[in-house]
Amino acid sequence: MLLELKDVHVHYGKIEALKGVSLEVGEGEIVSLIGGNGAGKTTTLKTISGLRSCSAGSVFFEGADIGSMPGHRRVLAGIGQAPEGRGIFPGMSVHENLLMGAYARKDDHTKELAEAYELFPRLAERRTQAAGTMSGGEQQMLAIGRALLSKPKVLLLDEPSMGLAPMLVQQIFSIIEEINRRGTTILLVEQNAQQALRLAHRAYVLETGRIVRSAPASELLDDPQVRAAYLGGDVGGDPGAAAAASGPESVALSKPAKGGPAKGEPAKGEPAKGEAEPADDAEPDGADAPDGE
Ligand SMILES: Nc1ncnc2c1ncn2[C@@H]1O[C@H](COP(=O)(O)OP(=O)(O)OP(=O)(O)O)[C@@H](O)[C@H]1O
Repeated sequence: MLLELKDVHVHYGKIEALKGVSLEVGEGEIVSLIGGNGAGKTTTLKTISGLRSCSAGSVFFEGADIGSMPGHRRVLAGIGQAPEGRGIFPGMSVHENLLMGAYARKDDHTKELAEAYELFPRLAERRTQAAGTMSGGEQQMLAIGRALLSKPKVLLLDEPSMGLAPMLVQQIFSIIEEINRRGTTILLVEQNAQQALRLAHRAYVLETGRIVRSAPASELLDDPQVRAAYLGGDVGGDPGAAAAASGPESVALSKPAKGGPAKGEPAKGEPAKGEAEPADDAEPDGADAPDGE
C-alpha cells in the first residue's frame, strides 16, 4: 500500500474527531472519503499531511511509519495536498503561487510547472494576475496546480468541488481524473458524494470519526443506504434521478468524467437553468468573489 492509516485517533482538546480510522490507498488508485459535515474528513487529510498528529494509531507511507515526520518532510516524501478553502496566497501572482508548491524541493521543477499550465490553461493565461482576484474555480485550479509542483506520489484533495458552479465542478473532476491517469494516486475528500463515487475506484464512508463502509465506489453508488444518506435519497436506482433529488448541483454532476472508473449509468439530469460558470467570466479586476463560497 502506498498509504495506510491504522486505527488512527485524533483529538482536538477533549473532542475525539477520529475514533480509530483505518484506511488504505494503493498506488494508482483514486480513493474517495465521503461523509457529512463534521465526520472527520478534513481531519483525516490533515493527519496524513502532518498538520494534526495522532493521539493513537499510525500513518504509513510507502511502508514507513511517518507519524513523527514533520509536514514539510512529508511533502518531500511525496504527499501533496490541496487544502479545503484552497489556501492560496492572495497577494502573490498565479505564477508565484505555483512556485510555492515547489518551495521545499531542491531539484528541477520545470516539468511539473509546464504540466500545471498544460492541465490548467486558465492559469497560464492569468499567470501574472494576483491570485486573490481569481474566481473561486480558478483558485481551486491554482491550489491543485500548486500541489502538483511538489511532484506528489499521492495527492490529497479536500472538497475540490466546494462552492463551484456545476460546469466547473465537472471540469475540475475531469482534470483530477487526468492527473490520476498520468500516474498520481488520489485521495479525494468530498461532500459531493455523487461525483466523488463516479470518479473513484474505491471509497470509504466516514461517520462521526469512524469508517462505517468501505467498498468499490460503484458498489456504494448502488447501495440504498449510501444513496439515502449521501446521494439525495434512492429514487429508483437511477443515479440521475437521485441526483435530481439532491439539488441542481448534483443534477449537473450527473455527467460522468470521461473514461473514468465509475460504473454507474450516466445520469439524465441537465444543469439547472441559469447556472453559469464563474471562471469563464472572471476578470482580472477582482470583481469576482475570490472564493465563491
Ligand atoms: N480546530 C478544531 N478545534 C476543535 N474541533 C475541531 C477543529 N477542527 C475540527 N474540529 C471538530 O472535529 C470534527 C471533525 O471535523 P472535520 O473538519 O475533520 O470534519 P469534515 O468531515 O471535514 O467536515 P466538513 O465536511 O463540514 O468540512 C468536527 O466535530 C469538528 O467540529
